[in-house]
Amino acid sequence: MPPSSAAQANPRPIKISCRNLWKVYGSPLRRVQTPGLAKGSEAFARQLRESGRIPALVDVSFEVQEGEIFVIMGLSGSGKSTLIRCLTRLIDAEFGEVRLDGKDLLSVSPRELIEIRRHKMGMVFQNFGLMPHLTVLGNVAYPLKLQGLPRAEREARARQMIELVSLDGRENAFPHQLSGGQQQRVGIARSLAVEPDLWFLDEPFSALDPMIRRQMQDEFLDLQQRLHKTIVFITHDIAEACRLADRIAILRDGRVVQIGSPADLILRPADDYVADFTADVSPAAVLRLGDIAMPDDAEAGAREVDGDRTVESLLNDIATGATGFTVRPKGKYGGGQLSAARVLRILGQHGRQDNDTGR
Ligand SMILES: Nc1ncnc2c1ncn2[C@@H]1O[C@H](COP(=O)(O)OP(=O)(O)OP(=O)(O)O)[C@@H](O)[C@H]1O
Repeated sequence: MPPSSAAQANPRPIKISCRNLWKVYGSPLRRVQTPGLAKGSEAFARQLRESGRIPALVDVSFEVQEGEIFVIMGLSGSGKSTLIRCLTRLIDAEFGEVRLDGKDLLSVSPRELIEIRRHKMGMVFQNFGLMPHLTVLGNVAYPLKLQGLPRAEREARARQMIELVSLDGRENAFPHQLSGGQQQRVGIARSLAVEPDLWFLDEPFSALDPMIRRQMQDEFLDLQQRLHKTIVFITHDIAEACRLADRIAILRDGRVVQIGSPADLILRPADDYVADFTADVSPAAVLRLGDIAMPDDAEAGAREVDGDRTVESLLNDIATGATGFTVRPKGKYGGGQLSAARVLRILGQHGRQDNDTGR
């Protein structure tokens, strides 16, 4: 029996969802109610391509729970940006539905939509999108100005956000005086200033060099521990996806190939395409003990370890003779028993040939 996580056992309320979403570029299609579309989706996508159109999203459905980090992962051209634009209604899908807190987002008025974007959604982009003529303080306070907050109030809130991303002392700097990582921290502070329920991040760390990128990922996880936002995070980097995600949706040619936790993708890939992706990550660094503990494992030992620890963190103990562990549930990770033999078997099945740590 596969181990199950506590997150699956106790689903939280759905913050945002989409169902049977299609976005088609090219000559316009009439938006119609097509209940049968999903069933014939492959044939319909082919028809669209043959008519010279680009089906950028093909029958996409998923739900994001409150407080979850939901990562959308795919190669260039797979439809990630199109999807985030449809979820925020920057563009409109031809078919399907998007619901925010249960409300049909495709039926709200333009005015209501602006209010939702200003008050409920935060967005961070790869290119930072800062205003060069405004200081750090001015940039972070800007969305609050759009909300109509008085100056003293918006500056006070902006200062709090600047402190949250550890940029206090740089309030009066202009974007060009900051490093890439610092500029992205300003972008993050600005998007958080409106205290969004739903936080969209579109490849936020892709422009940063690998060391800074990893540091920003750590800071992002640290922020999320404190803020508990609902997050839709886009990346083309599977290692980043596995580090950050509660669940990952893998997109290929506009279609969702698999949705699952990093462990699901590594241990139970839906097809060779997903398996090829996850071959690029180190299972020891991604898998947690709760992901692979079993209800019963005869060889497991009495030593207690927490379910949220990485498999990597046990390797020393195994190398020095530990034969097994009792795994305690921790956070969203379940507990159980885990033998050293099982750990080594799983790493043997899913390990890579090279020395890359996959982080
Ligand atoms: N405005 C547009 N008009 C026509 N085709 C488009 C448009 N925008 C995107 N596409 C096409 O839709 C498909 C999905 O593009 P999208 O930008 O969503 O992919 P992506 O996964 O975000 O790629 P990247 O990682 O390179 O940003 C691609 O085939 C792209 O060429």
